[in-house]
Amino acid sequence: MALTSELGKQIKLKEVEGTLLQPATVDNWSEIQSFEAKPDDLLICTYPKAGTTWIQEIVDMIEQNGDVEKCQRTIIQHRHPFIEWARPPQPSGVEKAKAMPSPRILKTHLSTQLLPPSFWENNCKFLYVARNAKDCMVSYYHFQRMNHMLPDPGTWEEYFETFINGKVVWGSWFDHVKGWWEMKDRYQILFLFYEDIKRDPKHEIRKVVQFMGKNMDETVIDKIVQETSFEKMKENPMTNRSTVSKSIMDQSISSFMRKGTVGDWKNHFTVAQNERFDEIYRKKMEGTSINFCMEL
Ligand SMILES: Nc1ncnc2c1ncn2[C@@H]1O[C@H](COP(=O)(O)OS(=O)(=O)O)[C@@H](OP(=O)(O)O)[C@H]1O
Repeated sequence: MALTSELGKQIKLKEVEGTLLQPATVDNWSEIQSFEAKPDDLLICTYPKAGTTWIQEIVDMIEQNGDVEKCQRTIIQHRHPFIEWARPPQPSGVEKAKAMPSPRILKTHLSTQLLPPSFWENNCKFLYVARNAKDCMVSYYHFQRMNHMLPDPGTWEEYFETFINGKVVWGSWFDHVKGWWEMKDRYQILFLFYEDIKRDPKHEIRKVVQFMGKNMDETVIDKIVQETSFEKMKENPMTNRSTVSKSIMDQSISSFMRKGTVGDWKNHFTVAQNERFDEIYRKKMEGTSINFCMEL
């Protein structure tokens, strides 16, 4: 599938089992699939734009016992190896993970079907964050506008179709969320919602602390709540992607830390799109018990 980016560059996505992925990821697929997970790995799993960077910063703050300076050691993209990431000649996500001492904290956007099997075989811990589909769509649309490594999203109307048909990198939101939701009682999965973290960060951060097997003073948890707020992370060069070259992410088009709210979809969806989306959602999510909060 070839699409043209805003720079006029051809972005040729490739597919694995019907899921669109970045070409370098697909070219590296056998290395990714044979990745050897270890029983003490913690894998952060998300659909793109669901709050990956946010949960990464929360997890790192917990791991560093609330020490802000330690969390400033490097940009967030370098702290947790991104399993399926590849951009030769730079070391791949798999290579970075292999070089990391245990216990490792890793990251993926892969669906349950595409995850390297050794994660299941080793009964690793998974931390999944889900965000409601409408806000994910809006966030992904603006991200594709500014990210020159991804196809140009076209108009909002065009992107609406692309997204509901799952023709975006990492595939269908519906399949991703359903897949991980169905796995949650069979494996060690802490399943969190972006909207819950937004509403009551302290409550959700406590769950993560417990899941990671840590003990933490209330004052440290309070500090983590403050340091991982949208406002702080938007100003933090270690989390806001300001170090990424403009030729890759042009933040004059749209910020990486864009709005960080629940319900921005209302500023984008027309009444007709909303009705159509709700109908599609009902069909695609039929039989699942998952429930999303759409506004706070
Ligand atoms: N601290 C905090 N609080 C609330 N919201 C936050 C926070 N950090 C990141 N964000 C918002 O998350 C969106 C980016 O998602 P991801 O980090 O998953 O993006 S990526 O897939 O890794 O590219 C993107 O959402 P939108 O603002 O709706 O576009 C970010 O603004």
